[in-house]
Amino acid sequence: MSSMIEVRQLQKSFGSLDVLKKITFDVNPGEVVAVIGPSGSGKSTMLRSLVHLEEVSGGSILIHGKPLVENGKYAGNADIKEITASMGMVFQHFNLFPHLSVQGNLELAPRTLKRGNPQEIAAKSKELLSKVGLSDKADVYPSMLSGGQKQRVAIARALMLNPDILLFDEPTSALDPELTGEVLRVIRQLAEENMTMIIVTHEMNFARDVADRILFMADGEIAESGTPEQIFGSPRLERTRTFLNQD
Ligand SMILES: Nc1ncnc2c1ncn2[C@@H]1O[C@H](COP(=O)(O)OP(=O)(O)OP(=O)(O)O)[C@@H](O)[C@H]1O
Repeated sequence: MSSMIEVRQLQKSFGSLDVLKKITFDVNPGEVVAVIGPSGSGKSTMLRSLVHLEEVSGGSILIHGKPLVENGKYAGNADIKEITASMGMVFQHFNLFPHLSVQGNLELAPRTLKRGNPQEIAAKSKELLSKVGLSDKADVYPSMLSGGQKQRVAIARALMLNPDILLFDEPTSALDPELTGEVLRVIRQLAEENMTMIIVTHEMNFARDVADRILFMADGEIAESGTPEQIFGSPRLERTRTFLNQD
C-alpha cells in the first residue's frame, strides 16, 4: 500500500529554535493518526507545514507521492496549490470569516477556485451542512453560533473541496467541555467513512478510541509511535509516562 503522506527528515527552525528535528513518518490511506505531546513540542508546526502554512527548513513532504517539498526545495506554485487543495484543515479557533454567512464560508473556496457551477457548489454546501447537523444554519453568521457549531461549520467547510486528507489542530481545545462531544462525533463519523486524518489533540480518551496510530511528540521529535494500546498501555519512555500521567 502506498502512503498518502510521507514525511522525511522534516526540519523547521524559528531563528535559532529548532522546532522540528528531522521528523519522519508515513500516513496510509484511511488511517487516523493522533498526535499528542506537551505544549511547544512542535505539533502545530508539523501540521501547518503539511499544508504549506509554514515553510520548512529541510526535509521532504510527499502527498500522494507528489513532492510538496523535497530535500528542502519547494515545488512550483501550481503544484503547491494542487497538492495542498487535496487537504482540508480545521483550526483550534475555527477561523471562520465573520462577514460571511455559514453558507458563504462554505462556498468561498470552491467559488474562488471555480470548482463547479454555483448550483453544484450550493448543493454541496447543503449536503455538508446536513452531514454536520446544521442544515438550519446556512444563512446565519458565525457570531450567532456556539463554539461547537462553529467548529462543525469549519469541518464542513474543510470538506467542500473533496479533500482526501483532513488535518485537525486541537479542534476541541477552545470549546467548553459540554460542546466537545458534538465535534468529536463528527470526526468519529469521518473516521468510520475511512477519511485519512491527522488530529493534534489533548483529548486522550478520544485519541485512544478513534486513532489507528498515535505519534507522541516531544522536543521537536517523534518520541514514540504506536497503536493506542502500545502508547497508553505500557509507555516505554519516561517522558511519555510523565506526559500521560499529567492528564
Ligand atoms: N511563528 C513563530 N515564530 C517563532 N517561534 C514559533 C512560531 N511558531 C511557533 N513557534 C515556537 O515553536 C515551538 C513549537 O510550537 P508549536 O505551536 O508547533 O507547538 P505545539 O506542540 O503545537 O504546542 P501547543 O500544544 O501549545 O499548541 C514553540 O516553542 C513555539 O513558541
